Amino acid sequence: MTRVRKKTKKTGSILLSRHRGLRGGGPSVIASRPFSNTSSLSSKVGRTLIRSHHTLQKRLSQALSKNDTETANSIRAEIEANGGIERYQQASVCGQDNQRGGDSSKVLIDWLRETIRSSPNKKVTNKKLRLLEVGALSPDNACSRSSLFDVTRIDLNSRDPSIEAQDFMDRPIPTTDGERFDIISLSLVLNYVSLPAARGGMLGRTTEFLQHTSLEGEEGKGRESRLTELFPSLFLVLPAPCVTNSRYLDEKRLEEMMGNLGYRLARRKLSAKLIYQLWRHVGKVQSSGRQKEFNRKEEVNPGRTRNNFAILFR
Ligand SMILES: C[S@@+](CC[C@H](N)C(=O)[O-])C[C@H]1O[C@@H](n2cnc3c(N)ncnc32)[C@H](O)[C@@H]1O
Repeated sequence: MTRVRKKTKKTGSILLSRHRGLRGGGPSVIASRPFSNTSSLSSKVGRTLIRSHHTLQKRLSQALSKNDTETANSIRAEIEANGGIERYQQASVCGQDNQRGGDSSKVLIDWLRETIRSSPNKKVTNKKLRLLEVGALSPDNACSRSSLFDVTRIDLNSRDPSIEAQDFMDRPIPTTDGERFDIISLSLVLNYVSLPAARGGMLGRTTEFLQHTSLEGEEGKGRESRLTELFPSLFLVLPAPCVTNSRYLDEKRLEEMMGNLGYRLARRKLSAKLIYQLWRHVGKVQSSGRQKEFNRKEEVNPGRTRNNFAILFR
């Protein structure tokens, strides 16, 4: 039985960003503030701004899905009045400050370094790992600083010349291995997507961009470290409540959905605010016949204080 509830935020409700715990805070809170040019925002202002931006994006997606142009235009104007995506990104960058949760890509680097350390053969790979960072805020996070990766960065709004302004959903599907990647990073991006079916679409699309050829080539076979067992893969980071406190999603259901796409969970870490997961893609799966289970919301976690984060596949 699926309970339909009005959207009132309660304790434990989800704030779809790396921050959580703030109540209320509609768009007008931000609109009434003069924008500062400084690069830092107080964490309270940042949280409010991020939350407000997500709410407006959700209302915009809903208006667009109903072809309600008038409402969509007025919501777009409200988003711009709040500082638009630039201001949202500025708040997200501030959220990456170590004091406020840190750069999520450090977790990925830690996992890889640990895997190399524990391998009998410490050799990494013959070539750099090709990483597609979707939703890149800056070119100097831990992955970018690491010598392991050759990074391609995209974002809806580029904040640096090394970040291509591109919607991942519009990125052409690769036709050659040269256009594919060993790993894709979707860190705090899936929760930016407002509609559950669009989230499923984004996850499904990642599989088209992964390359399955050996990282070592024939001559390197048998000499590689255990690192190669982790690729090709998807590094997925979500606000923890998306899976720990959602009415429609928990880790088990996410694992089933990802399994249906050919992903197997290779690493996982849960912090107070975020859940980090590394999903290894083992290849396209034959239809498991489970698609139907994932095209509608199913209550897996009933309770009055849950949030409504969901992922659907259609
Ligand atoms: C909260 S920020 C997260 C940034 C960073 N990855 C992190 O972990 O802190 C989300 C970013 O994802 C970007 N984004 C959302 N949907 C996207 C899409 N379809 N294609 C490319 N970038 C997207 C937004 O523009 C925004 O800069």
